[in-house]
Amino acid sequence: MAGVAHRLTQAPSAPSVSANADSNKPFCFVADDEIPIIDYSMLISADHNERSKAILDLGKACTDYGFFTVVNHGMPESFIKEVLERCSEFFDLTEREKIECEPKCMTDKIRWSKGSKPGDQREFLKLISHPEFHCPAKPAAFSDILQEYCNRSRDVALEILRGISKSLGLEDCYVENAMRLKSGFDVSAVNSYPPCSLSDNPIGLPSHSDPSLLILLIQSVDGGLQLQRDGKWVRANIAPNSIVAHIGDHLEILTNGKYKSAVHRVIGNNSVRRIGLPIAFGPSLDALVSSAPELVDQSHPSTYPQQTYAEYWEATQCNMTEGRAKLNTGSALNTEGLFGWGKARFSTGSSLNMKGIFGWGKAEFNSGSALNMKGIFGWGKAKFNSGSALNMKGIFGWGKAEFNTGSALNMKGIFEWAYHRSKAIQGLGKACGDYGCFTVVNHGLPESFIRGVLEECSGFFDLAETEKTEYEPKGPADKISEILQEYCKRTRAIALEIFRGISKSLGLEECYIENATKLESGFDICGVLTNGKYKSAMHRVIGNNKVKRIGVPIAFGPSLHTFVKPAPEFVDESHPPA
Ligand SMILES: O=C(O)CCC(=O)C(=O)O
Ligand SMILES: [Fe+2]
Repeated sequence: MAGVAHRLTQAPSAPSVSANADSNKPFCFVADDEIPIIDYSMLISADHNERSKAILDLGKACTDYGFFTVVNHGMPESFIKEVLERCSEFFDLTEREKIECEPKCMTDKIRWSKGSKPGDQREFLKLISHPEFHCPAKPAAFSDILQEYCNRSRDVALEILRGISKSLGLEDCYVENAMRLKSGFDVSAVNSYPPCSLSDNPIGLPSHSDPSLLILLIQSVDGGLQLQRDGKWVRANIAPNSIVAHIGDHLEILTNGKYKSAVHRVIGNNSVRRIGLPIAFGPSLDALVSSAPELVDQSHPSTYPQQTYAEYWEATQCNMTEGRAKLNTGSALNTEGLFGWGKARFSTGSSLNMKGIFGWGKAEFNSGSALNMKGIFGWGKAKFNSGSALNMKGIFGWGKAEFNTGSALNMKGIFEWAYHRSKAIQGLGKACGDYGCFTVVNHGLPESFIRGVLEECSGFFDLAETEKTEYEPKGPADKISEILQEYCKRTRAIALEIFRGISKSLGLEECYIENATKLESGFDICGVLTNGKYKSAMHRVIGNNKVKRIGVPIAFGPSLHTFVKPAPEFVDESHPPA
């Protein structure tokens, strides 16, 4: 037994990386990395040395991976197999029988549904399994065995959380007591993935992290589940009779980010139905979740919200709590969706040029020129001097601004508060720090509206030259069409939210940028204001030889009367104002 857990102490070999089916997306690599193994029998061993060793391994798995497999958990293989078979039989019921389990009101504790979001190919049953166990009465043998499994895996989860408490240098029962796990709110999901044609769409469940503290998962066929580590997907190929464990959002909050919530997804398989049975073990609904004071200090301030678990469910509108909102899934709020993989978001390989496009007049762009003010305020044909040497990025080659090269900001996260907001802000800070650009999704502007704006803009260029000259700089602003005005107004609101997020990501007051720059009109604030911490993004546009392309960038700048200088908070001896 000792041998298995011992493997954890050996650094896993460098993952072998291969492009997979969705190699066109960021984080597209799937690594055959080794998943840490925790030997449960050692974790509960009466032998002090064995237990200490297991706790060390557990801490390392949580720090380095956020997930691990659990072996020797005491549940016989035949029992687990039977649980999964009974689960599978539920999906063999007639449609009419299953419809009885469809949620009829907000408070239903049993919810059968089919995935409705893009990429969610599941048919699933969600149950509140603790403090009270809920389950459909059919098929006959289903409820009893599932309850037995929930009880036994709850014992395993509690022991793991005790080990996790110890691994953090806290009392054995720290998590248990702080999160009031006696009345912990557990949600079990019975997921059925149909066989799928991999060439069509291999995603069975898009990437997401789960709420709760800890998730334990068993599955009927190996393969399918992938967990993310260091920007790579790791296939959860696990030995029979082992349980996959991963960290949930609320353990990340409790540990002040020391242990990170695991992002994961499911890839379909093309031969058989796969049953996945994750149980998400959560705090009690009335437990106040915040970072443990023991894990917060000056160099590790907490950036996480403080709220009760019930408030969390309310804020995220995932139901299953008393009388609130709709059940989303016990999971599937795409928080890390902020960072580039996952569904939707990117329009095609377009690129945008903010510096060149603002106005009439001949804006000639010299290579590498910084700000050509004439170009900015005048209209005209922005002549690009040969793709030449704009800046250092040119040296490394331009990354085509297919918007999936950078990262994506999920505005939903920004508009939310608490956990998802703080995650979104962290993501925004990372996007600004690492890329200087990002795409914004879920901004609330309907696609049809944006199309209307672009059509309107496109129509402008079809006007006769004489008509267009009316719009030269002296031209009145009220010539701007209504739809464009509306667009400007609405994107301004989005931009302000983003500035608020950026201020927060820099550890400043939410309204810092807004106040310091009297946000009205102008250009290029971030690069200056943050003293180069966030860099202004160099960009350019490459023509295409088929159709006219309309780009509508809006540059939200400081008031013209503002003196823009690096925020004093970012200036010190080693960072003098640039
Ligand atoms: O079915 C699986 O393997 C995982 C499902 C999952 O991640 C979820 O339901 O949150
Ligand atoms: Fe999940």
